[in-house]
Amino acid sequence: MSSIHVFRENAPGALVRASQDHAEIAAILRDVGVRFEAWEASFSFTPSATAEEILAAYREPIETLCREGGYPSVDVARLSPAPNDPSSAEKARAARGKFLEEHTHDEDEVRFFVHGAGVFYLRLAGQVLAVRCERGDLISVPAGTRHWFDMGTQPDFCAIRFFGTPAGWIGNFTGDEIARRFPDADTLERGAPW
Ligand SMILES: CSCCC(=O)/C(O)=C/O
Ligand SMILES: [Fe+2]
Ligand code: NI
Repeated sequence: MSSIHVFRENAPGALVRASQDHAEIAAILRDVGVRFEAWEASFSFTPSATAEEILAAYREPIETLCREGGYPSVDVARLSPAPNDPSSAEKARAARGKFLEEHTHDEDEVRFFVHGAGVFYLRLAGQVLAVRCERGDLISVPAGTRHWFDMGTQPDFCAIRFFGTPAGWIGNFTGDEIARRFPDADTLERGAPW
């Protein structure tokens, strides 16, 4: 289930507000300039589906959003359990570690979750807003927003990413270790107290 947990930036243990109500989450995020919408994710995702198949399944909404937002490129970011791949745990750890580092982008971060879930932590207006995005969620975070992303210790998600340049994903890492101070995705899932 999609959710939001709001913390004060300088008080990681103290929860200011939390919700699992999609409209309420969207309203909280709208107040800080973040777009959050429920889109239809009808494609029956399987780990063997190729990126081309996933992009083809969502061709219409992708084209509409690319036209509206002027995005020249999209890609598919994904990770799912791979029991037959002995290196999958190490790959998951490395992928998780990269996105757990606080960073910004020079463009809006626009992501449409078509499978699974992951948590964006947005550092905005003196707060950290932890937004759990689930299948069907579209999120658009303004350019320059400090943030990190936690796919959890058992990553299982697939998101279509929209980019403002053909170069694709470019992150500017801040070097701030703030993510270490906040409850991670697994901890949020287990629920308070943390
Ligand atoms: C959920 S898409 C993969 C993560 C990503 O692209 C990003 O920039 C996280 O902050
Ligand atoms: Fe990012
Ligand atoms: Ni899955």
